[in-house]
Amino acid sequence: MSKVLVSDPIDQVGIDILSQVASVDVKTNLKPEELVQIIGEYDALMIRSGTRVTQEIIEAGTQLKIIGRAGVGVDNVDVPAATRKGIVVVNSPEGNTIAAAEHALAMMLSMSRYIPDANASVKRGEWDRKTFVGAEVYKKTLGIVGLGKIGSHVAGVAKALGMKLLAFDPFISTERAEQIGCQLVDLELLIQQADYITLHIPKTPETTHLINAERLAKMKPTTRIINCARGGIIDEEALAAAIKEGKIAGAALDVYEIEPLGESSLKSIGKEAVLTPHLGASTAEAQVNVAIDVAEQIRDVLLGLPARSAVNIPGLNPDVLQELKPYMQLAETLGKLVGQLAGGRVELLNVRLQGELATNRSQPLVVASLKGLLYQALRERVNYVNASIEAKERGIRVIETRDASIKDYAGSLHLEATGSLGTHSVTGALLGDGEIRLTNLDGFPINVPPSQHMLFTLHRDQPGIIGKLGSLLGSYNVNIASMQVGRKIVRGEAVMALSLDDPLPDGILTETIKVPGIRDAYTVTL
Ligand SMILES: NC(=O)C1=CN([C@@H]2O[C@H](COP(=O)(O)OP(=O)(O)OC[C@H]3O[C@@H](n4cnc5c(N)ncnc54)[C@H](O)[C@@H]3O)[C@@H](O)[C@H]2O)C=CC1
Ligand SMILES: O=C(O)C(=O)COP(=O)(O)O
Repeated sequence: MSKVLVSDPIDQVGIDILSQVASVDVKTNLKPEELVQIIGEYDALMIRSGTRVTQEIIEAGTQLKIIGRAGVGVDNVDVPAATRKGIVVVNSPEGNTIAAAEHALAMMLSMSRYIPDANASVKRGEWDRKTFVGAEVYKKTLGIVGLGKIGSHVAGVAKALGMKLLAFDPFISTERAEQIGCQLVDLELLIQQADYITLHIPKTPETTHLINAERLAKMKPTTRIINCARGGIIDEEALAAAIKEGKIAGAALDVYEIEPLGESSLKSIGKEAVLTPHLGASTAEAQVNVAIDVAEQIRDVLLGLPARSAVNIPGLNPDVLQELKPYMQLAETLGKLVGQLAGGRVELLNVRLQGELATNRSQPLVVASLKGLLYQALRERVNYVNASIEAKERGIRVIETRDASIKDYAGSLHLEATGSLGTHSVTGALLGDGEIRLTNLDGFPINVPPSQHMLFTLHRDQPGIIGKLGSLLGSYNVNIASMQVGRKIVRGEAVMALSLDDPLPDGILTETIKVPGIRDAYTVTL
């Protein structure tokens, strides 16, 4: 039975789902060295933001197939390291959207009315109505940095509060921003004009310290800033200084450069700073959503099914996969075949998606072709997750082309591999019953079902060759299951494709090439 480690608190509903297919251990607050020590036993790891999944942990996770992040941000997971090892990383892209957006809005309003400090003063027994005179958000300008799922929901509610909306998001179109009711502007303008700035972007090298001393200095003294996205997008020291020096009016923060927040100048700011301990996703509803979302994906992957929202398998969503499933096997087979024909080191793989496969949705077929191509070198270590990265690291260039006009079959796939030993190509299609047919080899038309052991020859089309080759194979006790010659002109160059019942013994290729008329021969194991 598979084993799953849950290393952060998740809702019981998630544990129940995992328990359908695996034995589940819940061990929270593990130290990194403790996690490294035990991770080798587990097939899956389920986390929230509390566990840092470093390269060291991934290396130690020799059985790991999937890391499930019960939430959105995967910045605490070394995704490239997981990808290299073929480990799927999944998250819950939408499960906590509303919770995080509502938290940002709650932070904006409670910061504006000093609610946390006013509440604390009443509980201390005071009745101070002068200190806590706040500001209204009505008719103020809200600058939203990152107009994705959370940013868009914040926009909708803020509009209803009567706010004017500016947004900065280089990856969103002006039309989309307008639909949401936001004016798309550049970051510098947003920073100068906004009364409130709320961040809803991922933490990346580009967004680290996006809000720094220089940008804080350009804000209005009345500006208030909200960060419920990720710690480190704001330079915390610069922010604390800007509030203390009156350069801006306040900040409401849910996330920090280092969590839990330790010694920090943020803590010495008075009512102008509202600090929560990373509570954006902490609602009962969101925790149920993310636990179900991620536990189901872990369960599916452990059962050999695809994951719904893998962050490191682009385009491989289950609907598309269902549609392409029969062709994935074709692509993998052709990849294996052309890789072995090319021999040596492949430098370029040209994948042509033909007929009805000539659409963007067919992109996973390129990944499947690469998986087949790399199988020879990597065996079971290559999968859909790491095929592209492994190819890149080996310097294999991939060119993807589409030709909808080729209609010999409903859809067909043409692979051409160029390596140190030359260029070879193979085309394949599916018959009505879903059976694979090799339809072209190095430009010669054929019609052959692939089999585990195959022999291909390039020869001159002349009498006697087939007989001689048959005798040669017979002398090695190799049985021929099917044989076909493909030629363009009579007595010209031709290829022969043989499906064999038995593996070819060593040395037979040298013998094959000695047969008069045969120029070259290749063995392939599929
Ligand atoms: N405090 C909490 O507990 C929670 C925090 N989050 C965090 O909130 C953030 C946003 O999450 P979602 O809206 O779900 O993500 P999303 O992917 O839907 O939206 C992110 C948006 O940021 C934009 N973006 C990326 N780089 C940018 C840049 N350099 N400048 C401006 N815009 C940029 C993208 O185009 C995208 O529209 C994430 O960092 C996530 O980790 C999410 C849930 C809970
Ligand atoms: O989903 C996210 O990105 C979050 O930040 C939520 O974090 P959490 O699962 O509450 O540790």
